[in-house]
Amino acid sequence: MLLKQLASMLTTARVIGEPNTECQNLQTDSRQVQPGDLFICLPGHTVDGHDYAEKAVNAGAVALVVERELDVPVPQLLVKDSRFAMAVLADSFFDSPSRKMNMIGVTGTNGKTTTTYLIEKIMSDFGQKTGLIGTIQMRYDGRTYPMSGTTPEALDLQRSLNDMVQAGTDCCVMEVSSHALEQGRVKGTEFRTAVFTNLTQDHLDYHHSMEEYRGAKGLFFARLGNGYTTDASKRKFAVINADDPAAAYFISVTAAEVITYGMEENADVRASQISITSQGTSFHVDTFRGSTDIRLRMVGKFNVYNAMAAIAAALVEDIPLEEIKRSLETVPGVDGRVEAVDEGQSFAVIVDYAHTPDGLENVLRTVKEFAEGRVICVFGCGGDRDRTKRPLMGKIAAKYSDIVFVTSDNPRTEDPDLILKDIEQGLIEDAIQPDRYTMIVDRRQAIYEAIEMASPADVVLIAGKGHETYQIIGTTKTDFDDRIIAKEAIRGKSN
Ligand SMILES: CC(=O)N[C@H]1[C@@H](OP(=O)(O)OP(=O)(O)OC[C@H]2O[C@@H](n3ccc(=O)[nH]c3=O)[C@H](O)[C@@H]2O)O[C@H](CO)[C@@H](O)[C@@H]1O[C@H](C)C(=O)N[C@@H](C)C(=O)N[C@H](CCC(=O)O)C(=O)O
Ligand SMILES: Nc1ncnc2c1ncn2[C@@H]1O[C@H](COP(=O)(O)OP(=O)(O)OP(=O)(O)O)[C@@H](O)[C@H]1O
Ligand SMILES: N[C@H](CCC[C@H](N)C(=O)O)C(=O)O
Ligand SMILES: [Mg+2]
Repeated sequence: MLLKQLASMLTTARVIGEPNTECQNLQTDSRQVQPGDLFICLPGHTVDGHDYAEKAVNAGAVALVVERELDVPVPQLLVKDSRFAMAVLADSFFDSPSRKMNMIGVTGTNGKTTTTYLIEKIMSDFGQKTGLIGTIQMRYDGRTYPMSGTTPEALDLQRSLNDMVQAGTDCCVMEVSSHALEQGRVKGTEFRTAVFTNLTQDHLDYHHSMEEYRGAKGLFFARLGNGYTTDASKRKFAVINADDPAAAYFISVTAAEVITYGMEENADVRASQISITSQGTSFHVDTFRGSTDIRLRMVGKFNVYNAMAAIAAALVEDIPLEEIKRSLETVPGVDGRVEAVDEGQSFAVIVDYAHTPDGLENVLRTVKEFAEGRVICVFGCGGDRDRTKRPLMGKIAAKYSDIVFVTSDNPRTEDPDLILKDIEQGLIEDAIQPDRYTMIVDRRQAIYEAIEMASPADVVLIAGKGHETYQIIGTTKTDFDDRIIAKEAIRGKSN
């Protein structure tokens, strides 16, 4: 594409140099630049992409997108906001791929990955070629790709959406994080349905206050657009958890048709008669398209919420409720979410991804419902992330567990001992007896000790890292999988 064609997408942008420069690809990372690329200089949180312009040019970049004119020997497109420009140019360069698929996005503090998996299953069982983007992976057309975060940067996202379109994908279900909304990573992505799971505390390091955090998520619903159409395939839907206190806010900011789900309110999709065992969860559901009973193979009341969100998102696609039921009942579970580790031992070991106060509380309450013996909880909190959630998670662990092992999650560049101490504040505030908790920085050792002390009928819950197959200490990422370590510990157990 010619630089001038890209420039024409931005009314106030100015080309400095040759407008007929052919740009073969777009790139935001100097380390990835190939000859012929247009390099977009992004002012980041840690470094400024403008400082890498020279490197990009040396690597073969033929033009730059900049917020200030640079002294480089290639044409520049001067813009006011290069993040915004990136979203516009990426959408244009890849010919608006999101408009060629049915886009379903899921936002919320917890349950995004789970809900996207459920929607993906229903849509593909219904015969739609469905793609998925989120924390665990991206997958479409029978292939899977690793992810480094939850929601890709605008340029990577548009490139991936275009690849999905080329592979004949009809529908894309993706997680939309609050970071992504705040940074404009999904600007230009045209969603048909936006799903809200819940809003509880997390990421206050980044969003500073719950209002700001809620505001970031609200952008998703506000950006669904402001128009209505007689073409049913182009209608927009906001699927909202009516039991969450933030529901009214999200409903107030969207112009889309609202579909509510919940247990307590008079919702469009309403679950009742919930029954939870260690094997699964069953419930009755009344919807605007009939009623049925559903037996999930996944454990936990929170999964009834995730299932209701998926039911609502599928019903607006005119998928019959009985087909939705059939799909949901065959989902075995999601990687690292309440995943049982079974080596034939006499006690239960569960690996879960709960890494927020609400997530931990939900999973511990669930475990308590079916635990016949003690609940032994192993968990930690990530470094370089929200510090204020640490004591809250400590309090919750103490409240719902008999024994707590406080350990490292991904300490990143923080001192692991200090992270454990932040968590301990919450434990000691409620005067927990000292023999009910142990602090062990080494996560492997903590898992081994928890499993070593387990008696028949106890439940060992290992929370926080779920599907992760690594641990980040400092800036080094090493292999680490709670499920593998738990298995080794069970096999090595002395009694
Ligand atoms: C705070 C945050 O979101 N940061 C993201 C952001 O980083 P940044 O703006 O600081 O970028 P930077 O590293 O300063 O670099 C600025 C620019 O210089 C470029 N650069 C940099 C170095 C170089 O040698 N050459 C070069 O060109 C970079 O490519 C970039 O374009 O842009 C980077 C590139 O896209 C992301 O990798 C990075 O995610 C960091 C690693 C991160 O940890 N993000 C987390 C907090 C996050 O976004 N999480 C959410 C999930 C949350 C949830 O599940 O609820 C997610 O959606 O993943
Ligand atoms: N609807 C829910 N409400 C509260 N907690 C939930 C819900 N669904 C799942 N959880 C808990 O949160 C953990 C993470 O779930 P999931 O991975 O689906 O959430 P997520 O929103 O994708 O997380 P992330 O922000 O890391 O992408 C689960 O392991 C479970 O303990
Ligand atoms: N998406 C979440 C994942 C947290 C997972 C936990 N294991 C950690 O590393 O803190 C985040 O970026 O905050
Ligand atoms: Mg996720």
